[in-house]
Amino acid sequence: MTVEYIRYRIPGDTTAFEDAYRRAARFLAEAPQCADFELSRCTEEPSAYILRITWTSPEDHLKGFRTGDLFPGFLAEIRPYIEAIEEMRHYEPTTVRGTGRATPSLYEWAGGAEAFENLTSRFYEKVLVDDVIGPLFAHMDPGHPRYVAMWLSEVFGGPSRYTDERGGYPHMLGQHLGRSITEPQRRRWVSLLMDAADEVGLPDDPEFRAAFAGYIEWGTRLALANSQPGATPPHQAPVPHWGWGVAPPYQG
Ligand code: HEM
Repeated sequence: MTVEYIRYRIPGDTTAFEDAYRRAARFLAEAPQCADFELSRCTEEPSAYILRITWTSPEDHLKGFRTGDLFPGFLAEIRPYIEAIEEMRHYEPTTVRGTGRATPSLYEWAGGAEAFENLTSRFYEKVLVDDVIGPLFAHMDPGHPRYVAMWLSEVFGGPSRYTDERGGYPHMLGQHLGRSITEPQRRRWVSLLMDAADEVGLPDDPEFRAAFAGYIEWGTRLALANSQPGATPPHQAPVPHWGWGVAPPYQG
């Protein structure tokens, strides 16, 4: 990925400029070389604008988009503003990136460590007496519910306790390898976890539950795949971090 920044200075009325970019945006939106884009206006100096476009690579931008079918339409819209460009360059993203605390994590929204401990404690009570998956867990480590709570807390944005205290992803993976989990067992695992979530009062708003269920669906499918004979999953990886996805927390 490469990020192109185009800085404009538009003296006087900027309405026509923004309208032109509203029309030009459709050509960017259709470009397979374009990951995303955004036009921002300077708060302190309203004649200054920055257009940010993330391209799949500089070559894809310069050789793909610029020589492709979409470029003439795009250029026709923005041509009157070429003279107003003050900078137009590609930048390589560095590893310095992250998110702030403006949006609560799923971990915070759920109620923190205690909420996940209550969840897994109720879940494994149900698991142990279940006819489909009970036998798989008959000899489980007594700390298992707590360890899975630590894993889930870390995945959903809580402290990295599973990584720091329990061996992280490699340990969790090792616990599933060779277990030959079946689809009916996976389904029952999901179903009992969702029942436990209701019983312990995990937030039931659509946004939280959609994100929660999304991870559980993904995680159980990976656990099943990794548990099959001959599976060769990566042995080293970070604990995944799961966010809100397309539906942010409703705080209205
Ligand atoms: C999102 C899905 C899943 C998560 C997050 C998860 C999490 C974990 C974790 C963290 C451990 C290791 C605990 C430790 O540190 O000792 C573990 C072990 C285990 N998991 Fe999973 N798991 C998932 C899905 C499944 C499924 C679908 C099954 C089977 C139906 C399963 C069966 C087991 C078993 C049998 C163990 C070993 C328990 C023991 O004997 O101590 N897991 N799981």
